[in-house]
Amino acid sequence: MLTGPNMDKPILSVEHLSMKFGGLVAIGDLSFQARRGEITALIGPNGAGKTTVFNCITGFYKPSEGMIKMNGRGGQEFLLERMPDFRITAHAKVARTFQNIRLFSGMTLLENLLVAQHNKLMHASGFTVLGLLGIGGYRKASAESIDLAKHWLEKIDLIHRADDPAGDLPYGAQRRLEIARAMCTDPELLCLDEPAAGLNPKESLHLNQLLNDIKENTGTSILLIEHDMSVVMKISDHVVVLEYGRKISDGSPDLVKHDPRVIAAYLGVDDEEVVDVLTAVGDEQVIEELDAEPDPEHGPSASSSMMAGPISDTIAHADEDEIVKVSPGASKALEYDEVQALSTRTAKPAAKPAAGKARAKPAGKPKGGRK
Ligand SMILES: Nc1ncnc2c1ncn2[C@@H]1O[C@H](COP(=O)(O)OP(=O)(O)OP(=O)(O)O)[C@@H](O)[C@H]1O
Repeated sequence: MLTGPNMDKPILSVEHLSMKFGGLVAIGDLSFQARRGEITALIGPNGAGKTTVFNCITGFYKPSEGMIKMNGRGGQEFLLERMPDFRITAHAKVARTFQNIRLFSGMTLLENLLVAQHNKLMHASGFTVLGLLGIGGYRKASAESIDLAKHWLEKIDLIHRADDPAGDLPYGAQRRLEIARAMCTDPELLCLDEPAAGLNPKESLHLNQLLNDIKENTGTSILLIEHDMSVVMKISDHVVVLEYGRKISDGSPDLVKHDPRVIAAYLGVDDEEVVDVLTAVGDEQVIEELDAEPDPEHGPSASSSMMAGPISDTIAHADEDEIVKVSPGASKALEYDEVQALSTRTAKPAAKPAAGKARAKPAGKPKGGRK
């Protein structure tokens, strides 16, 4: 059991985060927390803003507004939105993987895992040639790095291929190698962007085992973007759901799974079917569940985005007087709110809103909403 001054605090607090690309609000006033030692999943339909959140956390993007606070094990607080990406990795100890595999395909598996430990090795060398020749602590650090790399190769069942080029591995094995490479940096927070993408059911099962092993045995907390619900619902302790850059649900997998807002947003039903689906779901007590307070253990209770609530269609641009559109009213969660209001006014579900209700979807949103 790891101990330290910040162990009872959330490892990550995202507060009122917004990210705008010109006129597009990719993330709007998003707040949530990830607890230490847990697996937190960030889910939502395509284009919901999940990868943008990761890019803000890991310093690839500077957010337009908001705060991302990481509580280090040693008691330090890092404001990630103010740090350059290389410091986020080296000092705050945040590691990530990407949607697309980014291994050094011509290097061996072992070499890939040693490159990940480059910073540590350079430090041990004292940044001198004498250091690299083995004088001082370099030799010991080098041996330790090889041991750590082998340890992770064993964990991912690829030790027998240590000397093969990474590019020769099957896809699922490359995904595991990426996670092992991230773990070789000894992260406190591991951010995984769709680790199960392209995996078959057996490989997904191995991935679940690997992530549970990391959670149980390393003290590394995990933040996970994933579309594969067999992974999300089985291994996550906490799920945050985004739609059009806004949080629409936040809580345990079970709570989120039954949340009509999530059902509507995630199933990606056609606009004209949304009311029917939500009304049907709402008749079966799910509305009551939704009315219950969100899980207080996760996420700042004062956050305006704790539940989506009324979503305004416009937001003032930080720099100019320009007004930019926030996902022009295409939110299924918002439609749920409207249906709920309707059903409290009438004993029977009211007639379907006029056909004109269906709103324009933002460009790029696939009909059906899912990959
Ligand atoms: N660098 C950028 N410039 C302009 N728009 C961007 C940029 N990065 C992301 N976006 C836009 O922000 C929105 C959110 O994209 P993002 O990739 O974060 O979604 P996502 O939830 O990760 O989607 P997916 O599940 O398909 O990966 C999209 O509309 C996307 O086009």
